[in-house]
Amino acid sequence: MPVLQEILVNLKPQKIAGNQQTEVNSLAIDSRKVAAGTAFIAVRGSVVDGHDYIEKAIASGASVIVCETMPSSLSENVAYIQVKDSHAAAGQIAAAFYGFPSEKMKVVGVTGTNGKTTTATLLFNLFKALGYKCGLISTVDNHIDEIVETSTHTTPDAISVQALLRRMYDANCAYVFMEVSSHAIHQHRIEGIHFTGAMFTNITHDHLDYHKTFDEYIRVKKKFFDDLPEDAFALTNADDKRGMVMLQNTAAEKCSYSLRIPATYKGKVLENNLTGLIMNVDGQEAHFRMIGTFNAYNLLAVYGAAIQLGEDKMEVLAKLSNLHGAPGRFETYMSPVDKILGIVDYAHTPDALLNVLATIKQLRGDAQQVITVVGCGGDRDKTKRPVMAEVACEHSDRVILTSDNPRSEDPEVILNEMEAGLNLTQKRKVLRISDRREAIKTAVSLANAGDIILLAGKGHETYQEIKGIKNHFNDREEITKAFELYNK
Ligand SMILES: CC(=O)N[C@H]1[C@@H](OP(=O)(O)OP(=O)(O)OC[C@H]2O[C@@H](n3ccc(=O)[nH]c3=O)[C@H](O)[C@@H]2O)O[C@H](CO)[C@@H](O)[C@@H]1O[C@H](C)C(=O)N[C@@H](C)C(=O)N[C@H](CCC(=O)O)C(=O)O
Ligand SMILES: Nc1ncnc2c1ncn2[C@@H]1O[C@H](COP(=O)(O)OP(=O)(O)OP(=O)(O)O)[C@@H](O)[C@H]1O
Repeated sequence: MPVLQEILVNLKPQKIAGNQQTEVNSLAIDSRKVAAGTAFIAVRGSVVDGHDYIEKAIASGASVIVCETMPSSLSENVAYIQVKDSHAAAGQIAAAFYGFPSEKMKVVGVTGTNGKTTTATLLFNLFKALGYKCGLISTVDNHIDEIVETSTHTTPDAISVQALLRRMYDANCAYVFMEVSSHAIHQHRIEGIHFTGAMFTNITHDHLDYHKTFDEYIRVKKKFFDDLPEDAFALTNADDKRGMVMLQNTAAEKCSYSLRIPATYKGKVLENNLTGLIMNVDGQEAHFRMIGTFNAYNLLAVYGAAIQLGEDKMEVLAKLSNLHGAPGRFETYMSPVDKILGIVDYAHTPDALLNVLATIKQLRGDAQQVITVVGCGGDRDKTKRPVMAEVACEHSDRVILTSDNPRSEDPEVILNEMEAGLNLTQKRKVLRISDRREAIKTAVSLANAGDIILLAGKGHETYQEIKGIKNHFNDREEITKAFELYNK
């Protein structure tokens, strides 16, 4: 176990009190996770102030306290480190405690409002297909080579992320692909990570509940690029209005991708339909299984990053052509007999639902009707309920309103609130079936050959939470079973 002095190497503390040779057994930013020999880092949060839990941490055995304000009385046998910003200190201390794992692998971070999970997952699957051991840190799950663990955050806190990186290094991973959320940049969760590459997908109005203004949201995203080292690459989407802004102050190698204007990595969509994409990538025609213009961007971003990382162009395109996106993101299932296309997508906000339905609209034939099965989560933002129903009705031929995760709420009350957003014409398109399994079966029974069924909201999830109880449920399994049941 390291001693305190060793984990302070990259830190400039304002004050140190106590023995710097104190052994540190573990790190915690949560007093409830403190055990004997833990260094407790007190951070000021959005709800409470970690400084108020210093005494509790000491009572649980903390031997080191890292804080922004020294307590008025200091305990014997405890070392105190005063820092300017304990969020940032957490990253630096954790990096040192875990032996600077990011410096021993190539870590690529992906930020942007949309496409982070898809891009990071595609990179992970591509590099695995190219023969490397890899790690993935994403909203859906974290992969430590072959070990898969469910995620709690898009980007975990500074201590958890360094612990994960260390496990990836111990598992001999050469590459780590990770999502970098704006919350993580703002809260310094990525402090202490040495990035080999940073990617920007796009930015639209989102997360303003947290960042307050769009300008602040942009500023936070840009900080990720501003802080990159010279030996990294910064790859941006040149077609996004803010794409080039991200590169303005970076010391890293600047590169870009575009489907429209000159860029380091240039793509052109030649064909885009419900069976896949054909693109010209850097002068080479390539076929992909993934669907939709947004995936053309994701594929091009991944291609660019792979070339920056020194991979061979033809090999990258060959491997990419066979890959699917991230679990539950525009996942397609074709019925064997009637060729009904089932699409499972995680879209659980009005914006995301609109995105998916707009893509379907762009790619569908005139004769194909679109049936959307959608619900809204309980115990969460109620204002989106009527809007989700309205978006579904405006862009589908039939809509089945059903349950998502009602959690502690009455499913019928949620459906009432969704339906309240609809006018009479829209209501004529709608069926209400709160049992999601029945709703999916009904959608399949109503579909004619060649139609499209969108199952929105749950994506990769494998459970449904009703009245506080989580039962196994998976849209992907349900659509497949329903196709079989009706022999479609
Ligand atoms: C709004 C937000 O981001 N909150 C994050 C923040 O919590 P917080 O500031 O509210 O913490 P707090 O409850 O005030 O507590 C302050 C400190 O006191 C400590 N404490 C608290 C109680 C106690 O008894 N003892 C104790 O030591 C806490 O551990 C914490 O260190 O710091 C926590 C520790 O890192 C995070 O777990 C927590 O994420 C919450 C759960 C969350 O839901 N975050 C979401 C919004 C988020 O981060 N999302 C992004 C993705 C966004 C997207 O793209 O969709 C993500 O990266 O996951
Ligand atoms: N490059 C893109 N541009 C715009 N929309 C996209 C892009 N990639 C994916 N999408 C849409 O956004 C949805 C979410 O994609 P993805 O999960 O990859 O994004 P994300 O940034 O990780 O978001 P989240 O953290 O909410 O999962 C997809 O199902 C798709 O509808």
